[in-house]
Amino acid sequence: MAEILDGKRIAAEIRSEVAKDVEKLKQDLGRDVVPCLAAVLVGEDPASQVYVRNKQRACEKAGIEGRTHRLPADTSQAQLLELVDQLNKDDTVNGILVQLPLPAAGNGGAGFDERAVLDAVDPLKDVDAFSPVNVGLLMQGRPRFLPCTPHGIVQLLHRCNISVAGKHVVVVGRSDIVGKPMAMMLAQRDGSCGREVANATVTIAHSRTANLAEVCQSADCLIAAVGVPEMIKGNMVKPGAVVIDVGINRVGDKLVGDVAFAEAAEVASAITPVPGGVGPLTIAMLLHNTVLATRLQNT
Ligand SMILES: NC(=O)C1=CN([C@@H]2O[C@H](COP(=O)(O)OP(=O)(O)OC[C@H]3O[C@@H](n4cnc5c(N)ncnc54)[C@H](OP(=O)(O)O)[C@@H]3O)[C@@H](O)[C@H]2O)C=CC1
Ligand SMILES: Nc1nc(=O)c2c([nH]1)NC[C@@H]1CN(c3ccc(C(=O)N[C@@H](CCC(=O)O)C(=O)O)cc3)C=[N+]21
Repeated sequence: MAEILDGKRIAAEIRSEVAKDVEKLKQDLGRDVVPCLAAVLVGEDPASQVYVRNKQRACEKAGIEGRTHRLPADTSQAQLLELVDQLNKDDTVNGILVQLPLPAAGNGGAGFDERAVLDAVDPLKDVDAFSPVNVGLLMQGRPRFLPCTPHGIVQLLHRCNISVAGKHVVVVGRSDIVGKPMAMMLAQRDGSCGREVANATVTIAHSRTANLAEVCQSADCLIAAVGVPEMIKGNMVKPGAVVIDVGINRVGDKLVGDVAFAEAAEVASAITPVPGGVGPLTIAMLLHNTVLATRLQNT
């Protein structure tokens, strides 16, 4: 039976470090700054709603002001860009996060040009690390902000003493938010993308990968960021592998991951649960980035 990697506990540890960072920032600046994070939620994506709710609570506990701008699904591209512009100009806002996915066309709205919205966010307030300059800096191994979910996973591996150096990591999923940056970060030469977690041999798998099961079976560390409930079965996991489940899927009134947990836990050496795994770490790293952004904007 696999060790359950307790993301919730590690996230609490990081959040208390972030709360101390806020105090340190106040001392360094010699005034009473309160870092402020503005989240923009358009429509009603279920994973985003979970995120917004938990994020708000975590902000309060860490001494960060959390604001949420909720817009209806039929908001126009121009209205959304106008709000982003307003937040860019607002000196009291340090971090901006536009929740993805934006609603698709058809739900009463005309759909969005997601890239254009993300490009509009001031790179110094881009706590998701989605803007081209932040993605570029990450690619070059000199990151400004690290993307929250992959950074959370790096912290989890580090704090659980799991090394991926020289190991085969398979990342299933190639999104800009999780899969792509995750793969890059673990393949780095040194620990520039967060602690000593680096030097992995990385494979990126996706919906066009032939023999997905076989590819997964070759992974010493399998990271699933797919968005399909429980699609990674026990027989796709190599005995003794470390399994990281990023998926947040609402099935009925339950949250389930992308990994069939019970089956996978039979074969893996360690596995993250859903809930209580990667999700809480994403939030902890978001708070970390918000404090970092506040520091960057004030020095
Ligand atoms: N825990 C957390 O903090 C976070 C959780 N999430 C969750 O993680 C999941 C993934 O999110 P995100 O990366 O944004 O998702 P996307 O939908 O942007 O990307 C999904 C990826 O999975 C691939 N994929 C889809 N179906 C299959 C399949 N049957 N076999 C192999 N690959 C497949 C897609 O391939 P292709 O490119 O070919 O289409 C794509 O690359 C979601 O459940 C989301 O809610 C997301 C962010 C943070
Ligand atoms: N721009 C952007 N950045 C994101 O990082 C982003 C996003 N958009 N859109 C949605 C996804 C999803 N996501 C989650 C983060 C934490 C939990 C989380 O707190 N999960 C708890 C849930 C506990 C519960 O409430 O039951 C857990 O897994 O234990 C969930 C989902 C971030 N995302």
